[in-house]
Amino acid sequence: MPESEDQFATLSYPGGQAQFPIRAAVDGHSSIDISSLTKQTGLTTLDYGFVNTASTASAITYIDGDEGILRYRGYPIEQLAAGSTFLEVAWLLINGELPTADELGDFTERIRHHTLVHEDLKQLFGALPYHAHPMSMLSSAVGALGTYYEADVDDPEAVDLATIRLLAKMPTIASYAHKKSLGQAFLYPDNSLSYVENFLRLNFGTMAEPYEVNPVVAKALERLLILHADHEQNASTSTVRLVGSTKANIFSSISAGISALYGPLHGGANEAVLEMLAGIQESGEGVKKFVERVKNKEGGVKLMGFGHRVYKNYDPRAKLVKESADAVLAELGVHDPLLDIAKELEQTALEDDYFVSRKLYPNVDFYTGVIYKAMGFPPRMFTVLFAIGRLPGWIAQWREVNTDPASKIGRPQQLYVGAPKRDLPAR
Ligand SMILES: CC(=O)SCCNC(=O)CCNC(=O)[C@H](O)C(C)(C)COP(=O)(O)OP(=O)(O)OC[C@H]1O[C@@H](n2cnc3c(N)ncnc32)[C@H](O)[C@@H]1OP(=O)(O)O
Ligand SMILES: O=C([O-])CC(=O)C(=O)O
Repeated sequence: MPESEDQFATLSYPGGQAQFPIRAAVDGHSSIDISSLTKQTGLTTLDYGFVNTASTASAITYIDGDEGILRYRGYPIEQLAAGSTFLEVAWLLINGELPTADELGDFTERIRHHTLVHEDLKQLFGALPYHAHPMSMLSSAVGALGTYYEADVDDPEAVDLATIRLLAKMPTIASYAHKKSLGQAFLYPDNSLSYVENFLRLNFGTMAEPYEVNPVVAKALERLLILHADHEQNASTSTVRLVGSTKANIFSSISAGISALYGPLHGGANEAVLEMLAGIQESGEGVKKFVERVKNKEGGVKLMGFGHRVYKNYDPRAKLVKESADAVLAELGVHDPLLDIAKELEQTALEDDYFVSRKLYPNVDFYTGVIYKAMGFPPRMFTVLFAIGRLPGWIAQWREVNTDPASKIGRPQQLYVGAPKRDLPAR
């Protein structure tokens, strides 16, 4: 990351003045490097939710939230979504460059070779209740992978093998979570199929009948996985990096990332959007009335799938997902009134000063649920699909934190506002 020699930010504080170097990022953004702040001034910064804090320098993903730009390793998301496969994008994120044909072939073969999950690990699902949320099942089982495989953080070969195992086994484990909640038997992977096709068969195939992959569904899912593959320092990725910074193994770190993704303010929003749309449909209250309730913050109700910490313009992925929603539902011959409600909600919000003044636009997950539903996934699987998509990003970011010489254990400061020192009463 280039550093401008002569640019400093000066801070005036009660004890005097202090200077901090400004570090310039590619494409013009910059950060004040405050790593010497406490040493120089005795002060710390306070920034709830890290709204103004860059926790790291990273070479993986670039976002310009005001312009609605997203690039993986420099490549625009629109180009990757149009012309790449998910595994190609995974390689790109993890290794920094597009794979050659040989590299991609070898990567794909290695992943195919590791899709099976240890029979004993399957027993874990027997101990979980049918009603368990698939995201809880996923984080438990991915964490449990670390009990089967050595993954020495400082051994590049072990990390490489763990990377392959995670990419190969996550779809199998995700399908077990789905099958468990349906009360159906787990299937073995079919390695004659592509990554996405195999995943679809694991979810929708049965022991009784052969499964035919619908190419429309496979293509749409591949595209959605690419759109979710990385998003710089979001909550789950920051979690993966923080856990990784302690030198915890990659399985535990990714399991923690899955847990962070689960929440409805983050990856869980895709499930919450569908619930919201279905709620509007069932109640018959109408979009306008619902939007009024959101604006009045009635019971903390939010327009799920709207708003974003970094995009203050239309999320470039949401544009692509919206196009996909129309195309995929048409190709599948599905008419879903929930898509009409979603479009009406978007239109109403985009014409309303409440949302315009706060720069609230649809995010990546406003339209995904309608597509996943048309594919046949139940809402509780939506965030699991997000996790499969985000996996290459988490892996790339975990590897970056563990190879960047500037990395340190993540350990924020706090501003203590509790009781001053007091003595226990004499007893
Ligand atoms: C894949 C992802 O993780 S993308 C995000 C997925 N999450 C969602 O879709 C959940 C809905 N959205 C949200 O909750 C938020 O927009 C977040 C969590 C994404 C971002 O939160 P923040 O950056 O902290 O924004 P913040 O909460 O400060 O919002 C700013 C203002 O917009 C309002 N606002 C933000 N999002 C929404 C929303 N979805 N609906 C209604 N109002 C909203 C806030 O109430 C606040 O208003 P105020 O100034 O009157 O208090
Ligand atoms: O970046 C964020 O805050 C949320 C996220 O993961 C995404 O939008 O994909």
